[in-house]
Amino acid sequence: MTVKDILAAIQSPDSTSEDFAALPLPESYRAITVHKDETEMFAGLATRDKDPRKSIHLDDVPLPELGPGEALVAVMASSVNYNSVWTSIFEPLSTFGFLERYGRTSELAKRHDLPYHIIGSDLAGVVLRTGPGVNSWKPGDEVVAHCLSVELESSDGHNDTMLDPEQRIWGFETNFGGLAEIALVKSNQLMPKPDHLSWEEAAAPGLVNSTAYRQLVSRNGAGMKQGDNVLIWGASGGLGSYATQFALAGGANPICVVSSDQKAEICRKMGAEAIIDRNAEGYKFWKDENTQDPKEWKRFGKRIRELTGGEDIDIVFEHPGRETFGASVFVTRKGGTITTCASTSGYMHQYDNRYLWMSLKRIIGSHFANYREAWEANRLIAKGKIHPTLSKTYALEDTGQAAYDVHRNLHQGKVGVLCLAPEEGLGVRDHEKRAKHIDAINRFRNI
Ligand SMILES: C/C=C/C(=O)SCCNC(=O)CCNC(=O)[C@H](O)C(C)(C)COP(=O)(O)OP(=O)(O)OC[C@H]1O[C@@H](n2cnc3c(N)ncnc32)[C@H](O)[C@@H]1OP(=O)(O)O
Ligand SMILES: NC(=O)C1=CN([C@@H]2O[C@H](COP(=O)(O)OP(=O)(O)OC[C@H]3O[C@@H](n4cnc5c(N)ncnc54)[C@H](OP(=O)(O)O)[C@@H]3O)[C@@H](O)[C@H]2O)C=CC1
Repeated sequence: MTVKDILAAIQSPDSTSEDFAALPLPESYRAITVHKDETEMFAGLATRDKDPRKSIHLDDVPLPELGPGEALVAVMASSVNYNSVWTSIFEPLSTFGFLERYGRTSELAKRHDLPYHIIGSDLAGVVLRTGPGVNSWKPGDEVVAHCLSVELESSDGHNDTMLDPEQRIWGFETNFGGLAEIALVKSNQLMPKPDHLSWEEAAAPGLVNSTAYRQLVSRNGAGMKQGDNVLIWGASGGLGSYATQFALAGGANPICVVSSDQKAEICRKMGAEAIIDRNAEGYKFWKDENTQDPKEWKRFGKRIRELTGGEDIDIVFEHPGRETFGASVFVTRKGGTITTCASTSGYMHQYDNRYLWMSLKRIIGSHFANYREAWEANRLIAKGKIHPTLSKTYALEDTGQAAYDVHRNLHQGKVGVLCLAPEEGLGVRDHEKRAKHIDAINRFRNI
């Protein structure tokens, strides 16, 4: 039995759940990995010069044992997230430390502590097997998976599963991720695949869409409301392309920051009107490595006021981190919110705290999303209210190049990866719904 037989079953319109359940599973499958014995390969290099194409491998790996509450999924397509860039450059830490720590927690978790790490935190595919205790999903179900892995043995996570002490990001802090032909997930990561999308379109939003939903819309994040001025950094990037859509769909007013004409045009096509090209306008928030320039914060704020008719920002959607955080805190209105989920340009932030406390602003830390938030974000995709922002798709063996593009900010929106899917465009079930949204679905394609 090989993965080819699995693909044939997925492509056959006559396959039943029983057929999938009866399919023998292969002993091994192809997966994108990083190797434990290479974690020092970039020592001494600047972050920018660490090249994912050198550390990312395509290996044959053995199929992991299936445990209680888990599912094995045939992955048709996945996507590249920035967390896979971090894994591949071993920053800020090697992810093998996470796998070792997880492996120490239980006999079953030991499976994850291997000399290779199968990465990837998105997938669209078909359930092959479910473990004991799984009743909501069955072989043959077409699914996407969100990337929150929790144990929920402690009381801490029972109001909000992101607060579970054993909360991990699948394919980053756990093994057996989505950039592979088969993935191992907990069954409470599974959600229905939006039926009007192809496999690669369905795999694209997952991680970033859920994160943007919690960070911007959810009461656990900024709780955006109609009319809010929302400053969105990287508005045509992974997170930003969903934050911009949420702002527009929710009646808010996105102020989109991008770094080129091309990206500004994408934001206009999404429906945004207030756009700042940070490159063309040449903001330099730092005079040197240690000193910020408040005059530049002010120039940036003035530009925002020009675009909003004199208003300041209610919510900043932050993720660049060190480079922008001082400016983000400054331009937020009295009582406004800076919500942050990342620090791409550096995690030791510096800002003038007087502007925070004197103007009663709040900084909210946000990380991925709980199952309910991920479900709600996926539901909006399924209803055609929010659309995938897939720009380009790579073959599984070219994942290194795909990660390189994201690391070097050469991409737009999301970059997809075909795993078992032999070509793009497969897996669409509701053609009528798709036809209604086709322009929006293709908005980021081939730019
Ligand atoms: C969905 C996609 C998401 C993304 O893309 S996010 C971007 C990618 N992710 C990242 O860049 C994050 C990577 N992760 C990290 O950098 C690290 O993962 C953290 C900084 C988040 C945590 O670091 P750690 O070393 O794992 O922290 P500790 O083990 O919790 O703490 C170290 C020691 O400090 C002790 N400690 C913790 N809190 C306290 C306290 N409040 N008072 C006293 N001690 C404390 C602990 O117990 C432990 O101690 P002991 O070393 O002895 O085990
Ligand atoms: N905690 C969480 O749950 C999550 C965290 N993340 C993290 O968020 C970050 C962004 O992820 P994602 O959106 O997918 O990545 P992308 O690279 O797809 O998009 C980020 C965009 O941010 C802009 N940007 C990058 N650097 C800077 C800078 N120095 N100053 C201003 N703008 C900048 C760029 O847009 P432009 O050049 O057009 O301005 C870029 O396209 C990553 O660090 C990632 O690890 C992501 C998802 C979930």
